[in-house]
Amino acid sequence: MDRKNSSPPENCRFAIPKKGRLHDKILQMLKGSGIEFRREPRLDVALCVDLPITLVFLPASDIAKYVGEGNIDLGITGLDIVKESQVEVDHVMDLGFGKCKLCVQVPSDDNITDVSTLAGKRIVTSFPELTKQFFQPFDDELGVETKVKFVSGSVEAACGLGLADGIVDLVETGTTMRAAGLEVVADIISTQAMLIANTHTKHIDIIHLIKRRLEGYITATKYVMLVYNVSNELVERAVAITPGKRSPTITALDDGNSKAVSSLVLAKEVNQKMDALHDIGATDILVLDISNSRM
Ligand SMILES: Nc1ncnc2c1ncn2[C@@H]1O[C@H](COP(=O)(O)OP(=O)(O)OP(=O)(O)O)[C@@H](O)[C@H]1O
Ligand SMILES: O=P(O)(O)OC[C@H]1O[C@H](OP(=O)(O)OP(=O)(O)O)[C@H](O)[C@@H]1O
Repeated sequence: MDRKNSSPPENCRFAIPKKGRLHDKILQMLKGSGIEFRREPRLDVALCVDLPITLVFLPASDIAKYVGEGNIDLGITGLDIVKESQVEVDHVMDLGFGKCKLCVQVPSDDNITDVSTLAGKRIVTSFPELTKQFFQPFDDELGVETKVKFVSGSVEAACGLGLADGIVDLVETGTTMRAAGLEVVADIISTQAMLIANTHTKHIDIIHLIKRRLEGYITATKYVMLVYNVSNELVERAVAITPGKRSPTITALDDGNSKAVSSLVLAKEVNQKMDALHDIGATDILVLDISNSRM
């Protein structure tokens, strides 16, 4: 019988959040990095095309544990989950998205400014380990025991429902927190999505290949190529505006009086760079998107 979700045993197993905040961004990143796969409807295992990788779609909160215990070689999840899972994994690379903070939050009406006043009280969270670790020093000092209760979602509702005196939850824009009438009284950790690997994996080569591909994609999305012409006497000033990642490429034009310059520029700075080049007299300024890279 053809088992559609069977994975060749020699494949590197790579876990991806099956839904939630990180899911779409990761799929976009895999596509941009040329890590293509075929996923049958409703199956959580997919084989990659042209690469010995089996993708496994799992809840984000389970991925660090699977990677730490070696059932999975490689995974993408948040640093918050890695810390909460209390497993040892290799931090292969930060991915630059999924950025937020894990914070202690209290009802704004309670006017609490000192987080130690919550020690011994009731805290509801999806991060019980990190919460206990945070309150332990206060508990030890004050001789109390903070009562930490786990819920898997809708943490922000706990205070309003009378179940908690405070919560520990993620905050990015603060919209969820403010809508629930809460405010931050202390930060616990800053987090972002990261690529993690099992410390004893035998798939080091494929992990390095995935890392290079993701780095290439991330760089490509951060930078654009700025191309322009400038007269010989202005080249030095122009290059000071666009020094490039390493250095710009400068080619002589046939007219003998000017140069063509190509330089990598951070996408978020490109308009300011174009204005500055225009102001010194550069012409034919073009911005080219980069779809992928190896640096
Ligand atoms: N508002 C946010 N901004 C940025 N990153 C976030 C945000 N919320 C969560 N994350 C990151 O995404 C990870 C998964 O959170 P998410 O809320 O998507 O979990 P989930 O419970 O698996 O999904 P769902 O909420 O759909 O059930 C978090 O551990 C964190 O690293
Ligand atoms: O500060 P904000 O920008 O409002 O983001 C914070 C919210 O985002 C996450 O939940 P998510 O919306 O992913 O849903 P969940 O509560 O079901 O996990 C997190 O648990 C917070 O509730």
